[in-house]
Amino acid sequence: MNAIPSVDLKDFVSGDSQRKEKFINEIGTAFEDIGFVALSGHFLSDKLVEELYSEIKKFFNLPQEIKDTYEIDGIGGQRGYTSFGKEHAKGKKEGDLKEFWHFGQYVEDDPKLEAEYPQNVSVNELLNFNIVGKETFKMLEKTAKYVLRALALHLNLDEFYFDKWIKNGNSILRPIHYPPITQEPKNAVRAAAHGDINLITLLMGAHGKGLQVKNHNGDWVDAIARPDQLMINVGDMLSRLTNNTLKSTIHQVVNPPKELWGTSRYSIPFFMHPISEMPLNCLDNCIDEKHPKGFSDITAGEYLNERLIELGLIKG
Ligand SMILES: O=C(O)CCC(=O)C(=O)O
Ligand SMILES: [Fe+2]
Repeated sequence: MNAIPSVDLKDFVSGDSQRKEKFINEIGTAFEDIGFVALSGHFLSDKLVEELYSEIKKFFNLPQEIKDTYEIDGIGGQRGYTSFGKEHAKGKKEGDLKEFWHFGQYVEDDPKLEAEYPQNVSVNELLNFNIVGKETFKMLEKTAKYVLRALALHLNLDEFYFDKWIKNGNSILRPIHYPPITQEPKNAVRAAAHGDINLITLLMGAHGKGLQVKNHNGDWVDAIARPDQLMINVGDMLSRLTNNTLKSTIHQVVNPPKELWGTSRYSIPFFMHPISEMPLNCLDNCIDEKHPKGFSDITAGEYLNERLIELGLIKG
C-alpha cells in the first residue's frame, strides 16, 4: 500500500468551489500528517518531461573533464554542476552517492535580485539542455505557486499570501544523477536522511523505488508516485513559518539491491524558495497554548545560509 496520499491540482483550478475545497482539505491534511503528497494535474507536458530526461542524461554522460568546467568556485554549488560525493546530509561525514546540476531563478524586472543571485550557467555543448531546463523551472514554479495558494487558504491566510514572497524567489531546479554502484559503499547512501530546507519541494522521478519517508512510528515507507504525478513535500522553511503545523518529514534515497547496482537513478527536485527577505517568523494563527512558539525569528536568507554551511556547500 502506498502511504502517500494522492491529490489532483485540477480540482483546485477547476473553478468549482467544492472541488477547490476538496483539494485544500486533502493537501492540508496530508501536510499536517505525513508531509508528502503525490500530485497530478500539474503544468508539465509529457513532451517537456521526456525532453528534460533526455537532455539530463546527455549532460551527465559528458566526459568528467567537461562537466568539471561547470563546477564553479565560490558560489556554493548554487548554479551549474556539483560533482560526485560533494554534498553530505547534516551531521554526516560521508558524501551522498550523487552528482547534480542547478538551474536557478530567471529574474524578471528586479535588478537588485539579479545582482543578488549567481547567474545561471549555460552548457555550451548542449544548447537544448539550457532551454528545456528553463521551461521546466517555469512550469514547476507555476505548479508550486498554486499549491502554496491552496496551503495559504488551508492556513486561513489570504489566498495570495505567498505570491509576493515567491515571485523571483531563490528557487532551484536540481537534476540529480545517482550513478551505478560499483563497490560496496562505506556507510554512504544515494541520499542520506534529511529534511529539505525550502518552502515546498516538487520532485520529478519518484516513480521507481528508492525514495523513503519516515512516518510517525519511525518506520521508513516507500514513496512511489505514478509517472504522471509529482511527489510534493513540506520543507523546513514552511514548517518553521507554520510553527510545525505543516510537517517537514525526514526522507532518504536508499541504495538499490545488489542486482540493480548497475542502474542509474535520475530524479529532479524543484526546491521552491522565497526571496531572502521573507520572514519565517511563526505565524500568529499557528501559535496557541497547546502549540507555543517553537522557533526563533529568522529571515529566509539567514536561514538558507545556516543550512548551506551544514551541508558542506559553503564555508562558515
Ligand atoms: O532523489 C530523490 O528522489 C530525492 C532527492 C531529495 O530528497 C533531495 O534532493 O532533497
Ligand atoms: Fe529531499
